[in-house]
Amino acid sequence: MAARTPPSRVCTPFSILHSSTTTILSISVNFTPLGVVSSTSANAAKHNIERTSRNDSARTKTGPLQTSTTGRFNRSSNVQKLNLEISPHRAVAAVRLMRIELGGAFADLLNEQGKGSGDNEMGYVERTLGFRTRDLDDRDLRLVTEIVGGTIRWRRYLDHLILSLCHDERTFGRMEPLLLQILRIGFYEIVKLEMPPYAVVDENVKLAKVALRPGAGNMVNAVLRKLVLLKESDSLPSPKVDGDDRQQARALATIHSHPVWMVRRWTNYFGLEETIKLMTWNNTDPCFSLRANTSKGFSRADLVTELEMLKVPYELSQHLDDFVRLRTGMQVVIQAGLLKKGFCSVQDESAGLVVDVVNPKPGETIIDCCAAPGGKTLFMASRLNGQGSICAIDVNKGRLRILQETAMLHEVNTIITCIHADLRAFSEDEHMKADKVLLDAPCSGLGVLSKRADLRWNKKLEDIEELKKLQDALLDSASTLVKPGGVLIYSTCSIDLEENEERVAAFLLRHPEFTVDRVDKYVPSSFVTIDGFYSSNPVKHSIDGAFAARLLRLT
Ligand SMILES: C[S@@+](CC[C@H](N)C(=O)[O-])C[C@H]1O[C@@H](n2cnc3c(N)ncnc32)[C@H](O)[C@@H]1O
Repeated sequence: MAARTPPSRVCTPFSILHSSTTTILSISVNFTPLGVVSSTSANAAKHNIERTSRNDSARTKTGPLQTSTTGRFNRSSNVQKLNLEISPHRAVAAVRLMRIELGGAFADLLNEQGKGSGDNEMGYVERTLGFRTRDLDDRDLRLVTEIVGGTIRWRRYLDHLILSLCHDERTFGRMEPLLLQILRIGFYEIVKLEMPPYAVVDENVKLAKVALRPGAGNMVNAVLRKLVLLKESDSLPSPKVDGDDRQQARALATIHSHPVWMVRRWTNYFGLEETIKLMTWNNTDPCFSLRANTSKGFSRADLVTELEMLKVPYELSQHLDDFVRLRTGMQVVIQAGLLKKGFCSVQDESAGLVVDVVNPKPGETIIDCCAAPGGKTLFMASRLNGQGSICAIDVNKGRLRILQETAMLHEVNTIITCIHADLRAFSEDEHMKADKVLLDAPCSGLGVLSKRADLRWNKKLEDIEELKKLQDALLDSASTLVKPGGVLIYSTCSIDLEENEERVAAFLLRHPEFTVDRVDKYVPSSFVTIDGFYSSNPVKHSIDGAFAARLLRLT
């Protein structure tokens, strides 16, 4: 590759270690005693705050916690007490749910920061609720992760139940944000976790009384007790799936807790049965896969030895030599420091298979057009075995810094050059040509909803139209960087035909100099579509959904 001076090379160190394409980014929200300021997911936060604020203005403002019309919560005094009666995981979960819904923080299902994050979480509780509880132990941390993930996933269904048990819609609509979160936690614990119901009632009543006021505790008590009676008599309210398509979709969306537009889109594409299976997958606890970092001399056999020492159950990946799959025990792996030491990365097999589609070979030049935070870049680099080069481009400087830090940790930094740029401008200015160009495009993420608990609520149908335009523009730009005889690989972590097959078809119409190179040689046949593309599907393969096409440049 003949490179000119790139727009901006990232070299500042970054403090957070990240090592995965499937990582759910850690929460990075700044809390001050005066409220919540999100530094992530600005649009989602704006959307959530605006939506919430319409209800907030009418909500009661008593007790230690107050919510302003902007959706921020303010402390009226600076009391800092230790309360040993409140269960720590519930207080932390309630505050984290508020931060996710009102502040636009991400749901971190991995809790990659491990043990140390408990102190931060308690700090948030103290600043938000005005008291601390006892410190979180490992079990509490696991419960927080489980309750937060589950409560977010099941939000639509839980709200349906809560609404059914409230006096009327106004009571529900006017509920304070913290009270609503406490109820959702209690409902989730009783209905989905099947925890001992009366203990759940007592604990959540205590939390509501201390964090809000006695009346809030009474309300939680009344509603949760009604729920327990309905559950015990097997008569939880459930919407009927009947009427026209739209009414059926609404009922299914409530029962399986997804947005209505997703249910309608999927039933059109995949049929009813597949859609229900897909929603069921999205609502189950995610499996995580680990990739042994061979570039650091750490093999899968070494990883297996470590897992056995840690007593973490695993399965060897059937598709990828360096991967193992974990159903449980991810927190143990994180706390043992295997990720921080760079021995392995969290990477879903669906993403690993995209790298198989690229098929990087030592000596090749590769441009990774949308590279950050670098899951695929690092795996490709390990395949190059120290020979060849990867130019990693991304428009997001923070994520690119994570890539650069992790590349150093994984000892593949010598063959990776990070370039901070918008691909569209970069391809106009640069005359670089590579053997292989990977465009892992920004997409809806509809294939990874089991791992991204909050994503389903943050995406709108209109987003897909915008994404399609961006994907087309990025494909056009990426295509200019491919040598004649070279390959352009287009990939997404979406299962949406319009983001996948349709984008490729539209590209080929605009670019007759490219043709489809079938992926049969690179991935097992069960992943190859009739058109010769790679497609993983959660229902069929029990891994995340992803897509990739190889496009050969003829001239
Ligand atoms: C799906 S993520 C890439 C994940 C990455 N390939 C990995 O495996 O870790 C898409 C990336 O595209 C980047 N992106 C979005 N628009 C871009 C643009 N116009 N130019 C360059 N990068 C862009 C985003 O910042 C984001 O990091």
